[in-house]
Amino acid sequence: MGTRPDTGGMRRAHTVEQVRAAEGELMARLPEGALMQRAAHGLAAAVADLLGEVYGARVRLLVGPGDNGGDALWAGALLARRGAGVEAVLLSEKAHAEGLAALRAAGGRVVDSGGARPDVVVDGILGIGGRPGLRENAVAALADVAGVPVVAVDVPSGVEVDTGRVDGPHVRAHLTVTFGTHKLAHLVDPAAEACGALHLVDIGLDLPEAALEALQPADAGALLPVPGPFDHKYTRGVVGVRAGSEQYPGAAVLCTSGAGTGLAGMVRYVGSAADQVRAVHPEVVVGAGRVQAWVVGSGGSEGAAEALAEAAADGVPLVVDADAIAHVRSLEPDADVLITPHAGELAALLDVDRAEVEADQLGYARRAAADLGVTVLLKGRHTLCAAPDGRVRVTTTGTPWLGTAGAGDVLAGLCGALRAAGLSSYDAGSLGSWLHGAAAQLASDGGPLVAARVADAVPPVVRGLLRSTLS
Ligand SMILES: NC(=O)C1=CN([C@@H]2O[C@H](COP(=O)(O)OP(=O)(O)OC[C@H]3O[C@@H](n4cnc5c(N)ncnc54)[C@H](OP(=O)(O)O)[C@@H]3O)[C@@H](O)[C@H]2O)[C@@H](O)CC1
Ligand SMILES: [K+]
Repeated sequence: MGTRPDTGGMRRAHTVEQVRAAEGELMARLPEGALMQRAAHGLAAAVADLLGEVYGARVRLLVGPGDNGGDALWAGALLARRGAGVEAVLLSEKAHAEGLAALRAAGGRVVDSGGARPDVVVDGILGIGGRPGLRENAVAALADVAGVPVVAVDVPSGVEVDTGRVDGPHVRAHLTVTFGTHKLAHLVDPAAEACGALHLVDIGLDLPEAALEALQPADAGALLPVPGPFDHKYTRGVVGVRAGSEQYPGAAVLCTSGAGTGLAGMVRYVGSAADQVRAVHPEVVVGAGRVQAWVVGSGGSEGAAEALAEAAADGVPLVVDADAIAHVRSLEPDADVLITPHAGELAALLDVDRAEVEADQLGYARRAAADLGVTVLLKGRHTLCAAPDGRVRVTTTGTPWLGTAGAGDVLAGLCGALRAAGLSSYDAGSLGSWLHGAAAQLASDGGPLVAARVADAVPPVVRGLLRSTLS
């Protein structure tokens, strides 16, 4: 019990319905109000950590009508007892009665919005019972404290909890303190970006299979393909790359860089950029031949359709990138396919606006995977990997510096190598994206980077994972 940091095992997110069911079961076995007390203690501890010094600190609670406001009020009472000056702004006609009484008994006050600038704001406006958007008085109360760090209770108020959509005004938090498990909005953009840092308070829920999961280092390490003593290049898997064009030979070089980070036994290249590829990667074998997976499309221009058809003729798993994505419907329905679109490419494939896909990343990734019968790696700040059977993983490694030309070519090659090494499309896409993000963080070290350096950083990331897995 108590709080625990967001490290260790797989990070899991559950739907509101799953959380409510688990909470209901647990509440039936506990004294009334016990779960809220657990939540409030975890919340107060996280606010205290953020403040550093609680005594004398000014805390502003923004309180909505439900139990989310109740958490804020009870945590406010705990902070007031430790000497903080706690003020509550009540934004609805009703507020959690016991929480309000506890705050008053601890010396906290109810105030109108405005007044002196607090040191921290606690957003207890809406939690998992909230509908998207905020009422005008909530927007005004937030405007009064613009620039003050906000700790969101459970979720930043106003976001859509089960989808990660933000369709109206919402809180932008410095820190979100959540209870029992993560909700989808904590991991799926654009809502995830509004959460700031995440802190999970364990309240003892017994939860079913997650609706969404995020690999952590131990999970990534466990998925890595590691050669055994009798493996050789063919048993480790050969990845074929059909990428690049007269116009974009560099994409072929970068895609083979991603494929050739050592996770598969051999890389084969077919295409117009063979000389450039060989010059940079002398170990790459040029020419058609047997492979365990093909990567097709990076920088492929108008030749991408033909390259896809040739690769598909081998009947091996395919990683379909960039210009080839538009032709994925031409493949046999039972083909084993991972597509790696960004929002614009997925929008074009589904004939919708890019902005629609960006607003509902989880919805479109899931729908595309189910409708097309392929695994979809929808690239973004938090890349999503959606399988046709409904499973979804989200990648939380990465850095904004990764938004650089050619990074997608490296990623496609990396996923292809993992696919050739025997991982499923779902594991190859989610692990490939995780490694790509972690490699970018290592290569960037807080500064700019180019795509080739991301590929260079994959082996040290893998080495680090293996060392920590073995130790
Ligand atoms: N369950 C548990 O065991 C535990 C739960 N915990 C905590 O409880 C939270 C969930 O509490 P909750 O269910 O009371 O819902 P919550 O989000 O506070 O508000 C719902 C109210 O808001 C209203 N409303 C909705 N949308 C609105 C809008 N846009 N603008 C304005 N109003 C709006 C809505 O009105 P109505 O739908 O009736 O019109 C209703 O009155 C959860 O997130 C966690 O913090 C923890 O203590 C751990 C144990
Ligand atoms: K909230």
